[in-house]
Amino acid sequence: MLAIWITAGIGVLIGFISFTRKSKVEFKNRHVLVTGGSEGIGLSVAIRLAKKGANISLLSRTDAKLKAAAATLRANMEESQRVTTVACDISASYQKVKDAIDQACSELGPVDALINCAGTSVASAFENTAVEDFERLMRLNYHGSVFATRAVIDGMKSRRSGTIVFTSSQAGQIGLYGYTAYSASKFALRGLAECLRMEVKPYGVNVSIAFPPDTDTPGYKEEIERGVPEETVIISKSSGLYTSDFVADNILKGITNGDFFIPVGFEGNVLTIITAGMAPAASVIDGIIQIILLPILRISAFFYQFQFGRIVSQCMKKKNLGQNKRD
Ligand SMILES: NC(=O)C1=CN([C@@H]2O[C@H](COP(=O)(O)OP(=O)(O)OC[C@H]3O[C@@H](n4cnc5c(N)ncnc54)[C@H](OP(=O)(O)O)[C@@H]3O)[C@@H](O)[C@H]2O)C=CC1
Ligand SMILES: CCCCCCCCCCCCCCCC(=O)[C@@H](N)CO
Repeated sequence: MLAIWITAGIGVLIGFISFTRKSKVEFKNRHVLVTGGSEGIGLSVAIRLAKKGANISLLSRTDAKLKAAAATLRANMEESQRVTTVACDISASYQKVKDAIDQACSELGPVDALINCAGTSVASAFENTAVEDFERLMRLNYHGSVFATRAVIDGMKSRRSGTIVFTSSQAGQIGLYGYTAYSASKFALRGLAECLRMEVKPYGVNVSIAFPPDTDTPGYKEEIERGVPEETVIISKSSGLYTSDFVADNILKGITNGDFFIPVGFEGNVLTIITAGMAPAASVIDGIIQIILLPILRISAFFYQFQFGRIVSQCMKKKNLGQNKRD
């Protein structure tokens, strides 16, 4: 008798889960436009989409990098698939971005999926960050994504299908030492993504936002070369360094499932639960996991906060000591 009840229970659960599961998004023969697709995370995502049969356009500033990336994509796709590149600074102006996207569309047709990946970072304490950098990062990381999205959204809504992906960061989920300018631009993307999702969901357009941890890319290497505060280095180590391939695998899985949040790695999943707010869960199971884990994770967050505070205090003491020696 018990066995029958258990089997029936499992049956109902599986039925419920498959009922609530969304259908997979297809990229075969679709036009996918990747901003910042010439290297790093953007290129890794583009390669995966090429392997899925998509036609791909890449938008970034440097022609030489675009040409090299296009050759890499061709090596990863069938003869019939197409690649095009348009050189454009996506932070320049809406009109310039729109013209560039229109050019890509004239070759590959309307954009079915837009991957907003172009972005940059600055890691330095607030008082050491040039005020111009606050504007520059907002202009590229936030407005750049607004411009590109604005250029494709009407078409997607009228066709009742499409995918828009924003690339935030774990530093767009929590604020950390050294990221006053960067985090603000990445938090802004989350606000944008949440609002846009609610607006376009009834039109069949999926919105996703990815939160990568430190990822080994040309951009990351440049950040390290420019110099990152010791506090930022130590705190960021808590979530590790990943490859752009790993990050891109997660992004591909997320957009194929039509998930809103795309976390990366263990800490990434934890951060996504703890910062879920009013955002939708990927599935019923996901929602249940969030409800159960939230209180426990909130407690561990206090420990992390305490630990991060200690790191900052210790670094301050070290700096003061150094200063006294020089005096
Ligand atoms: N790497 C990391 O640790 C993390 C990165 N991220 C985010 O992921 C995204 C990709 O990062 P990552 O792969 O490291 O970046 P990279 O610096 O390695 O690559 C950036 C890409 O964006 C393009 N790009 C830069 N500026 C512009 C611009 N003004 N207009 C158009 N294209 C531009 C670059 O080409 P070109 O220079 O020729 O224009 C390049 O194709 C960014 O938004 C970043 O903030 C998030 C979390 C962690
Ligand atoms: C219960 C709570 C668990 C908390 C775990 C905390 C982990 C915090 C680490 C955050 C690392 C941020 C990396 C940003 C990378 C980035 O965007 C730049 N590299 C861009 O260049």
